Amino acid sequence: MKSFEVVAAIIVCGGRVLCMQRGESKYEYVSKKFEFPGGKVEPGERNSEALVRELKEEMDIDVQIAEDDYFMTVSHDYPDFSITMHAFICKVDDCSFTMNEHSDFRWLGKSELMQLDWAPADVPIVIAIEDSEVLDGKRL
Ligand SMILES: Nc1nc2c([nH]c(=O)n2[C@H]2C[C@H](O)[C@@H](COP(=O)(O)OP(=O)(O)OP(=O)(O)O)O2)c(=O)[nH]1
Repeated sequence: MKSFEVVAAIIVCGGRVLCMQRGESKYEYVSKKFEFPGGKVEPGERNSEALVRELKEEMDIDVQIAEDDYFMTVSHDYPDFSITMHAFICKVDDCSFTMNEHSDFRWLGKSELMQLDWAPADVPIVIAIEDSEVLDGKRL
């Protein structure tokens, strides 16, 4: 089975998290599901570099991601492929972006995240965000 390394950003702005909705996909288990923006790591890229590239491509934002912003890794087997997904926290002051590749988005507080229909691989990340203090703090 094919296996991909994927990076994803938990973008936090004003104490809320950016949840992006995928468009239709040939795989029904990820089609129209909510996810964190990001994508596949290309050969030779560091995870943080891949995420900076993906956020520029998908959302037209320039962010700084350090290996220190690492949050957690989830491995998930889908019926046709498997992914190992590394999630990073990305706190931004400017909440604006362009939606280049997704079909919709939501900014949600941590207690609201589970209301969405997430890609199955993301559920452990959403649970960890709910339990973490990453959204707390007075500035962001
Ligand atoms: N980006 C992202 N992908 C996720 C998440 N959860 C999840 O299961 N996935 C899956 C969906 C995709 O099959 C895979 C990532 O591929 P992608 O389609 O976003 O990556 P990419 O932009 O590099 O895609 P491509 O060039 O191959 O089309 O991981 C998530 O939170 N973010």
